[in-house]
Amino acid sequence: MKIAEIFTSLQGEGLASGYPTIFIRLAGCNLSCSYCDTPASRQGGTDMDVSEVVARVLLEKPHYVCITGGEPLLQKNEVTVLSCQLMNAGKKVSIETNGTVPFDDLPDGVSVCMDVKCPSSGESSVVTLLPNLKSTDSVKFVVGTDEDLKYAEKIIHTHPIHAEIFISPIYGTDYQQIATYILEKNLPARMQLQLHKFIGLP
Ligand SMILES: C[S@@+](CC[C@H](N)C(=O)[O-])C[C@H]1O[C@@H](n2cnc3c(N)ncnc32)[C@H](O)[C@@H]1O
Ligand SMILES: Nc1nc2[nH]cc(C(=O)O)c2c(=O)[nH]1
Ligand code: SF4
Ligand SMILES: [Mg+2]
Repeated sequence: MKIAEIFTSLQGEGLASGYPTIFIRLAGCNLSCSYCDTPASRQGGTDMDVSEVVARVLLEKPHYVCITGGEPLLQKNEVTVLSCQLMNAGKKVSIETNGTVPFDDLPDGVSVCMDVKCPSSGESSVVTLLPNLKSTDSVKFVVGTDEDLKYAEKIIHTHPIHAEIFISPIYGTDYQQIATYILEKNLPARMQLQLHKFIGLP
């Protein structure tokens, strides 16, 4: 596996936000989002066997593990084996993915958080993957402009989504304006902020 970093922090996003979590950040990405806060992980990385990653993770205490990147599903075969071994060891595994790689063949116990890339990212996700999300999964719209909000609203209202919906401001954008939009439109979505960035955690 190409690994960018393995670290422990509080989960800053999504369904397990606030919980101590072990992060496995895989290296390599197929997109180049305008706002990406981890551009260094889009290439390079250190070669590690799955068994080495498991051994490293099991040195840490948290129950939650978040496999992220870069785009982790570019290494889907290894991620599948890794997830199974971590779940067998009693860990709760989630995956952050950019919505360009099918995830319906991942092990059942894994909680998928699928990004839907909005216009200001300069990228796009495969929105036809949305119906494959389960109730234990989540979808995240990272927004920074009115166009992004309008896009998120359109996708939410035109695609069957069985998962929790998060609207996440690009860090440093106008949180009040985004909150006002969600309220005015009464979107069936939870606004989140990247908790770790406000605390100063990785
Ligand atoms: C770094 S990405 C890695 C996983 C996957 N490549 C993806 O984009 O979903 C993890 C999450 O951070 C979000 N993110 C990246 N840069 C951000 C920023 N500047 N502000 C808010 N969220 C950001 C992404 O949209 C994604 O939800
Ligand atoms: N604390 C913390 N929580 C996170 N949740 C998702 C992250 C990511 O980069 O995928 C992330 C991250 O980078 N740090
Ligand atoms: S898909 Fe994720 S890792 Fe890749 S550029 Fe976009 S935010 Fe960054
Ligand atoms: Mg991050």
